[in-house]
Amino acid sequence: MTAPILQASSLTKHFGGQPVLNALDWQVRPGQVIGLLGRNGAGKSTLLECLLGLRERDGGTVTVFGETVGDLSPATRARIGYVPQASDLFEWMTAQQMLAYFAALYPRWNGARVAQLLARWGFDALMCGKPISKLSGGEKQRLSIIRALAHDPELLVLDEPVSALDPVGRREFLRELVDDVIGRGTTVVFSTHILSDLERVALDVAFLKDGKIALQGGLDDLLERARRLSGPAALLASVKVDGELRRTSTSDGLVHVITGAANAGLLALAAREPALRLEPLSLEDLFVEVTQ
Ligand SMILES: Nc1ncnc2c1ncn2[C@@H]1O[C@H](COP(=O)(O)OP(=O)(O)OP(=O)(O)O)[C@@H](O)[C@H]1O
Repeated sequence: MTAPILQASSLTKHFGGQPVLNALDWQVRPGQVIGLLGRNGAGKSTLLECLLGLRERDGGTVTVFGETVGDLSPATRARIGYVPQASDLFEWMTAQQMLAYFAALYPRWNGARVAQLLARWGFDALMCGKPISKLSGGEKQRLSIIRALAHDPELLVLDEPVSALDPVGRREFLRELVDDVIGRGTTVVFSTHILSDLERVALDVAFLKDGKIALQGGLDDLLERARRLSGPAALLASVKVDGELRRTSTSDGLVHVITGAANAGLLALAAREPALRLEPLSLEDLFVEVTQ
């Protein structure tokens, strides 16, 4: 198996007394396209920042392209593209000046690609000549994405990259991501709350919950195997369900079991017992069930 591009072992982060990442283990392999999901405040931004060495961790190890994060060589840094959740653009510069500044820093800066993206995303001469502070939130987000794609990164980390974009902008960005970035074999990790976007782009999904990756897998595979099993408590109390993620009881005497790994045995049980109901889950259902 190929070596992971990103590897976190026992990654721990607290803010004050509040644990956010709790001995988290995670690996991202070359070519994976992973959507990172979690409730507000689950720690997605913190995780992405710790993985890139942008935030100090309290414990554990992180390696990127085999190097310890925090001590990355310039050559390894040049292989990474990052779009943060909050704009970190040089607001006092114009778009043109900022892109020229970064072009000088990256040996693999792809000027033709930048010109193409600027044109496609509505950055005409007037807009390129405006101070970035005068751009709208969505325009800044587009510029941030262009900057992250400009040096043809091998690893692209995106923290809610489309949150400020209108539906047209989102669609264009996703097309760029699918056709070009992913098509070239780039490894992509992106957090999002827009599940429909994730379904269009991601091949894998990872759910962050209680400071750990609670569930990860191929999107199609997870949806194929995720089920809600419901039935009378008397029947389900003693049933052990493989891949059980959550079990709840309701006041009307029913038990609901969520599994991420429904197998032939479970399907046979549900077929045998008329009192049991086995339902597939949408990605939204799975999100709610896993992250509650
Ligand atoms: N600099 C900080 N100081 C103190 N607490 C922080 C800091 N940054 C984040 N936190 C806290 O850490 C937790 C995780 O925050 P984080 O931004 O990583 O979550 P998130 O999953 O990205 O959330 P969202 O989906 O809302 O963007 C939150 O409870 C947040 O309040």
